[in-house]
Amino acid sequence: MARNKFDIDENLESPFNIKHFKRALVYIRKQQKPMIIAFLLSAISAGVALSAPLIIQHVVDVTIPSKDKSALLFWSGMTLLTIIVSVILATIRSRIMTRVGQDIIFDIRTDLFKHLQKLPFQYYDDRPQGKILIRVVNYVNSVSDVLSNGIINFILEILNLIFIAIFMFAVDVKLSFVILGGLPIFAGVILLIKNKQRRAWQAVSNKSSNMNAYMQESISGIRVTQIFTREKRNEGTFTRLSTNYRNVWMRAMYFNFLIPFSVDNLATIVTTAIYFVGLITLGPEEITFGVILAMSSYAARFWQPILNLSNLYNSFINAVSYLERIFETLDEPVTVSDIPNARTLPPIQGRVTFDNMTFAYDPGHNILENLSFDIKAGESVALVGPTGAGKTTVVNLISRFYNVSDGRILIDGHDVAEVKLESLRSQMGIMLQDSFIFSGTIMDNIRYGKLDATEEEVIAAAKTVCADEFIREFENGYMTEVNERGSKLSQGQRQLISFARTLLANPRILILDEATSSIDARTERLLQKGLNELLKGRTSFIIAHRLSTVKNCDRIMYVADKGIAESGSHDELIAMRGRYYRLYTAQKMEA
Ligand SMILES: Nc1ncnc2c1ncn2[C@@H]1O[C@H](COP(=O)(O)OP(=O)(O)OP(=O)(O)O)[C@@H](O)[C@H]1O
Repeated sequence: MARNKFDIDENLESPFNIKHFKRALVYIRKQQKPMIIAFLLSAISAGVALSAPLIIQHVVDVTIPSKDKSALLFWSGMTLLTIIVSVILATIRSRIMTRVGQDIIFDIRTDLFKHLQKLPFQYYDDRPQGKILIRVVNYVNSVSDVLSNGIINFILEILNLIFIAIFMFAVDVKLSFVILGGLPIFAGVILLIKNKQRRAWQAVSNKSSNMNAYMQESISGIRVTQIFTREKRNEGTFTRLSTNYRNVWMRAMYFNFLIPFSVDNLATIVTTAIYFVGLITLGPEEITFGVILAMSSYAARFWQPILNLSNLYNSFINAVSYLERIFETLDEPVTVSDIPNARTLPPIQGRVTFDNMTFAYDPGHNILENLSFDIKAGESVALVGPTGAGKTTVVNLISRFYNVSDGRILIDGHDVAEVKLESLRSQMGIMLQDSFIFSGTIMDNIRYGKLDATEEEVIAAAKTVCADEFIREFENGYMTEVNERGSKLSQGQRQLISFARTLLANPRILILDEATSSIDARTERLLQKGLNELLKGRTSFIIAHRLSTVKNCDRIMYVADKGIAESGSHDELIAMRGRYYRLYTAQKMEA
């Protein structure tokens, strides 16, 4: 699929519309109280600050001509007081808003994380991890300021504008219209660049996402890179992605600069126009020098909020391109979820039935077709066959990691599509090919699926899979810290730890996908003994390429040609002299 690549831009599946912003309001609404307080503080602070030009006008026109020193001192003190009050209020407001901003992104990030936890395997199959990560981390951070301070500032600036307009019209109507004259030109500039600017910011989010995806992929694959000495070539790829990002960023910033640049110039033109109009009409009755001074101060003050609004507009356009991605992720359908009124799967015996089941990862390309088999509770089944035949797919479907395209999969007669996922998966012990190790202690890792397991239970599980011995050899034994992916451990050690983790849950159905492929022959033999004991009474599906490890299974199914090509016990399949026989004898000769 196209998006499953670092250098392919993600198309937006749902283009931005105002509904997205309304959804953002859901998060903002939760912060209503502190936001209203912050808003009131700002309004008072702005109102106080606005009285300064009036004081100036009074001082120039009345106090200075009357040479009243004590009045002059009083008004100077008042001006200082307005500054102090504004600063105090602004400081309290900024503290409140920092908190609000963080609370908003906390909520969005939590929702994203919760949703990502529920998204099915298919979602992760289809896109690079870097593109997912950047949404949760960078994009969410980028929208925090707009959704908190941005909203308040927007309202405040509008109010500020109204206040200034009222003050300004109270002082002089004619000059006020001169100040307002620049507005239509400004609106024209915005209209002209609006769409281009939005597209430019979408390109920025795309290119940063691509760069992030490649960075993530490169870090994960660093060992292979160094083995194949691909460093130079990878640098080239990264430089290309980084250059693309820089270029689109420059273009987006060009539009961003354009707006404040227009505002700045318009403000200068308007101020000059005030002097010009004032000069023509200046007269003792018409306009006093104090009025001109106050009006030019208002002109600067009037255009300042417009400049601020234009900066807010820039941030808004920028944030919209991130919000689109965030909500797109939140809207990603959880295609594998409980159906309405799903039943809880009762404690199972372990019978597994595939009833004419067909499955495709991508519609139209069936991996398995009309598959039917019935496994009795307690039976051990081996799935063998060529690479890519569909063995892992079969076991992934039992736990409903994907939805079947047609037919049914039943456990003890219950359709897996109709029972609660948690009740289904919690009764399975699944060990995937990727023995993922989480950061934490070995004890934490074994206990991962059963948090209430006692230390004794953890140790017993480790003993069963012959992991106890090597774990105790570490200085801190079970409390040894391992890092993410378990890079301090050997591949075989990782497998044994994840094996113990699977067993700890004491599942009725056990699925082992290449569980012992990296374990040495001696440990495997020991493990096999423990395992045979453990498998008794449980249904188990074991995928293995080394046939010697599965020949004792009750049933061996040879997966090929979109189905089960051969099925029977080892002896039966050998007697058939078919594909299993050929594979087995070939492996025996190699050994
Ligand atoms: N997430 C996926 N999206 C699309 N196709 C997939 C996906 N996973 C597997 N396939 C395809 O489905 C087929 C069966 O894959 P599967 O992993 O089940 O094979 P397997 O028999 O377990 O192989 P192996 O022995 O190599 O583990 C393969 O052709 C593979 O390319």
